[in-house]
Amino acid sequence: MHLLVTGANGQLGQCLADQLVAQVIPHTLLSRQDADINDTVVLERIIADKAVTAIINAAAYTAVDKAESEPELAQRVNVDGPAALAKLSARFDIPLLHVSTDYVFDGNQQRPYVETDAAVPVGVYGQTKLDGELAIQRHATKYIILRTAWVFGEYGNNFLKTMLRLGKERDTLGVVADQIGCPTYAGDIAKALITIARQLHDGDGEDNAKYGVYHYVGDEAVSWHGFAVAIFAEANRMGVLAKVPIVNAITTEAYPAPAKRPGVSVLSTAKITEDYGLGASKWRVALLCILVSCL
Ligand SMILES: NC(=O)C1=CN([C@@H]2O[C@H](COP(=O)(O)OP(=O)(O)OC[C@H]3O[C@@H](n4cnc5c(N)ncnc54)[C@H](OP(=O)(O)O)[C@@H]3O)[C@@H](O)[C@H]2O)C=CC1
Ligand SMILES: Cc1cn([C@H]2C[C@H](O)[C@@H](COP(=O)(O)OP(=O)(O)O[C@H]3O[C@@H](C)C(=O)[C@@H](O)[C@H]3O)O2)c(=O)[nH]c1=O
Repeated sequence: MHLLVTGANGQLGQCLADQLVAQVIPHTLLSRQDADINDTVVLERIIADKAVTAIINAAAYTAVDKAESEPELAQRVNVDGPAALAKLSARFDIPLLHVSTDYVFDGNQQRPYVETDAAVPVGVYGQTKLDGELAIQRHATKYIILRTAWVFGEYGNNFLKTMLRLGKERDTLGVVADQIGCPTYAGDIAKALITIARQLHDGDGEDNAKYGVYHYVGDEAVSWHGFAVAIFAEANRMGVLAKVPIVNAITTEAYPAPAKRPGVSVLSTAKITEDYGLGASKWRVALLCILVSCL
């Protein structure tokens, strides 16, 4: 087995790197500086030279608000790039494991979304991620599209780090309480992707029933306000923050932003548990571990 990871310098990419080293799995890490995911010629050479057995694509355009004013760039990274990787997956007959988002849904459903529910994005980022999924489905057969949500961890930019920064700067914060989702630890996503890659490899990748779209998120739904309250409570308990700010629950209208976001984007993880034996990310446990050891 030899795994090729794109987006290696991102929040998830760095967790993948840690896990691949910890599990002693042969791999090649590619940051954007090493190779753009649209650069088929370079990628083709690497796949052949290293005898790559699966690609994990952690590269993406993830600036949700900025995407509204940069749709072409978001399209290039989130649609054209995955399409190029899917063609390489087909040419070399190796699986492509790709990461997508809860933002492909409109968030108007009152029960957890399953993989077959209609995806109707409400913003440019979500639309490009959905178009990326469709491009992969068009060009590859051996693909895993792992939809996750509200990713946080020790690396990169995320809501946890934003809250800790704002908590130091301000006495009072307003955080939206009418958007509900499932926080997911980036390290757990990395482990899930590697578990899937291993199982596909050990099964020679011929078990077609195991390819397709999967949801993988945290085990408890909360609002962004609820997530912020949990972050500050734990940070204070762990001594990371000497004082906690007052966190007011506000509506989406009271926090104007360029991009519209889904209301309730809770995803069901039943399918990934059934097919791959993976339990949902225990986000409160992960939050505690990160605060204790990593920040
Ligand atoms: N963050 C979140 O809350 C969520 C993320 N996801 C999905 O998870 C995946 C990983 O996200 P996350 O790690 O948070 O994202 P990051 O933004 O932290 O990382 C993305 C990485 O992709 C790289 N990249 C951008 N464009 C290109 C390109 N053209 N070629 C090669 N590399 C490129 C970036 O490089 P550079 O560092 O140079 O900019 C960056 O290192 C994405 O598919 C995202 O859509 C899904 C749900 C929630
Ligand atoms: C900083 C801040 C944000 N908010 C709101 C804005 C927004 O509705 C919500 C989350 O803010 P963020 O901009 O950090 O999160 P956002 O970039 O929307 O997060 C999304 O990223 C992409 C990549 C995904 O795929 C999604 O799953 C999701 O994680 O919290 C407040 O209400 N108060 C605040 O002080």
